[in-house]
Order: sequence, then C-alpha cells, then structure tokens
Amino acid sequence: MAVRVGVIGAGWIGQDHIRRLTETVTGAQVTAVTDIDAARAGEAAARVGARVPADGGELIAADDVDAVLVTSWGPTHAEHVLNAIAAGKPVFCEKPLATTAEDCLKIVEAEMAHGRRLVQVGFMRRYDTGYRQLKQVIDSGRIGEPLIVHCAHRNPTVPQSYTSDMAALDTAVHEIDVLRWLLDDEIISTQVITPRATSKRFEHLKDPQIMLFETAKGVRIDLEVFVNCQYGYDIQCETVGEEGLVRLPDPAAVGVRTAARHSTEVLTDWVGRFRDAFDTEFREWITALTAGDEPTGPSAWDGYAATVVSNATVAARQSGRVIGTDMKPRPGFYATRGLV
Ligand SMILES: NC(=O)c1ccc[n+]([C@@H]2O[C@H](COP(=O)([O-])OP(=O)(O)OC[C@H]3O[C@@H](n4cnc5c(N)ncnc54)[C@H](O)[C@@H]3O)[C@@H](O)[C@H]2O)c1
Ligand SMILES: O[C@H]1[C@H](O)[C@@H](O)[C@H](O)[C@@H](O)[C@H]1O
Repeated sequence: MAVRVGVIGAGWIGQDHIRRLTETVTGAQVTAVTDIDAARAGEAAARVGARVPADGGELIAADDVDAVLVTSWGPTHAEHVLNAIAAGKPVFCEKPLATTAEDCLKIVEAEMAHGRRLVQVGFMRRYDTGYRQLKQVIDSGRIGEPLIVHCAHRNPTVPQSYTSDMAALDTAVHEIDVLRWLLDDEIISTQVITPRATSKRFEHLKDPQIMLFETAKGVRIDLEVFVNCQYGYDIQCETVGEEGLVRLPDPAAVGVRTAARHSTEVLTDWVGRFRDAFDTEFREWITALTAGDEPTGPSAWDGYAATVVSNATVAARQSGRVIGTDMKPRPGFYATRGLV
C-alpha cells in the first residue's frame, strides 16, 4: 500500500514536492494538504485529489496520513515536527529544522524519547550526484587529508523580502550541512567578511558576503554567498587535500560552437540545479518508510548542527567577530544516523 503523506504548507516548494510525490516517486500518495492560505491549500489539494484539513494539528492526527511533510515557513517548523513526533509519525521537514538551537534540541530530545528516528531534514545536496562523487573521492583518500575548501553559492537575484541574515540562514545553510557531511567534521568557528556591495541589490542587503569556517580537524573553508550575481545559479565546491584536489562538477550541458564562439548554458535556479537530488531524496525517504525502516537522510541532529552554525554566522556578521559555534556533543543515538 502507498505511504499516505500529508503536506503542511502549499507554497513554492510544497507544491513542487506534492507534484514529485504524485508523478515522480512511486509508492506515495498525497492524501491531505493544509496551508494558512486556505485557497492555496484547496487548489494544491484538488490537483491530486487530497483532502484539506483545517490546520497542521488536524492533518497530523488524521487517520489517512501515515507520514508528514513540512514545507511551511521556517519559524513554524518546530511546532509541526514536535506534533508529528508526539503522534509517532515520520516527518520530513524542509530546512531549517527550526530557527533556534533550543527548538532543535527539543525535537532531538522528543525523538530520542520516542526511541526511533522519525525526522528527516530536507538537505537535498547529499543526494546530488556531483556531491556524492566528491564524497567518494574524499573518503577514498585519493587526495589525502582535506586541508582547505573553497565554495561559492550564487543566485542570480533574490526578492526584496530577502535580508542580510538570510545569506546564512537560508542560503549558506546548504553548504554548512553538506560540508559537515563531506568532511565528516564539525564547524567550530565562523566569521563573515563583507566586501564592496554590488550595486545590483536592494539597498538594505549586504551582498556578497564571504564566510570563513574552521572545523574541529582544522580544515579552513571559505564560502562566497552572492545572491544577486545576475548571470545564473552557480554552485561551486573545491576541496584541496595533501595530495590533490577534487572539484564539484558543473551540471552536464551541451557545448555549442557557433559564430566563432564555444558556449555552455549556466542554469538559473535551484529548482533545475537540484531536481534530480530532490527526486532521489524523496525516493529514498519513501523506500525507507515503505520497508518500515528509519529514514536514512539528514537527521534531527544534522538539523540542530546546521541551525547552530547558521545562527552563529549571523552573529559573526553582525558583530564583525569570529564566533565559536558552541555545539553540544552528539548523542550516541545519532552516532550512525543521518549519514546517507
Ligand atoms: N531545500 C531547498 O532547497 C529549499 C528551497 C526552497 C525553500 N525551502 C524551504 O521550504 C520552506 C518553504 O519555502 P517556500 O519557498 O515554499 O515558501 P512559500 O512562502 O512559497 O510557502 C510557504 C507556505 O507555507 C504556508 N504556511 C506558513 N505557515 C504555515 C502554517 N503554520 N501552517 C500551514 N501553512 C503555513 C504559507 O501560507 C505558504 O503558502 C522554507 O522553510 C524554505 O527554507 C527549501
Ligand atoms: O531558499 C533558497 C534555496 O534554499 C536555494 O537552494 C538557495 O540557493 C537560495 O539561496 C535560498 O534562498
């Protein structure tokens, strides 16, 4: 029987995941959709023949919901995830798991008290083929011990509602998660440098920003976040080791030669860049649930770690200082969980 999924939040990514669960992933059925915008929930639900419960609480309690997908705004995630754990239902939560470390720890404690993993966080880069290849090379030891990582996260533009804090909370949070996973290491300090701002931004915004992270093993990471780069959606990651380096491949694109020029297309949004990763992420989630297994993807602990580092990075930019991340020790419950 298909896993019956209830979706809380029918905005941009909620609708995309509803489509994915309905058209791309086998073994899943979206049975309920809710949103504080009732009309939006109604339209999204009607497209897949789902019901519209009044709110997240009603949806989580419903008999026709086996698993919950949280795609509402970040500050609302903790409440829905805690309700799902209390109901003993698996819950996939888009990033961030919660906006404060305290709320993330409440989720971690509730899950440990339940005794079994229920939570997966939507850090889809761990499912990207290029990042998986990068990890294989690093883990194989071919480039020796990693020493330095150079990253760039560029968006062509962002809406006016995007704030300078979001460069860490919304954008860099992907690198924060994927680098912890790639290097099997923790980020212990963070610093932000703000170069000359681009003129092609809203006045309130510090853009670009350079974030500097240090890991427990002493690896240094520089990350350029540039969300009004104009030219495309561009994700770069290069790890330098003692004996070589490994670089994230650009997405495959045909090379065109014409009029004395050779060109390849650059993608323009994250939807296209990570489409396959999102598909794999949900396929693996539904496969685990169908088998009655715990989810294998990024865990509540990974969600906690990412929130600690992204919040510290906001504090680092605001204060102009190097900020320690002050992370709790990882409980044994999560020692082998969330490694994908
Ligand atoms: N993994 C990724 O790359 C990725 C990409 C985009 C967004 N996201 C995350 O997904 C989440 C949603 O982002 P979005 O771009 O779809 O935003 P959005 O604003 O388009 O959609 C959010 C929807 O949630 C609804 N909502 C808010 N609070 C609610 C509540 N308590 N109960 C029910 N509905 C509620 C809103 O009315 C809205 O329709 C965010 O946390 C965002 O960071 C992740
Ligand atoms: O919410 C989006 C999304 O997470 C994208 O993957 C990221 O590139 C954007 O910067 C962010 O605003």
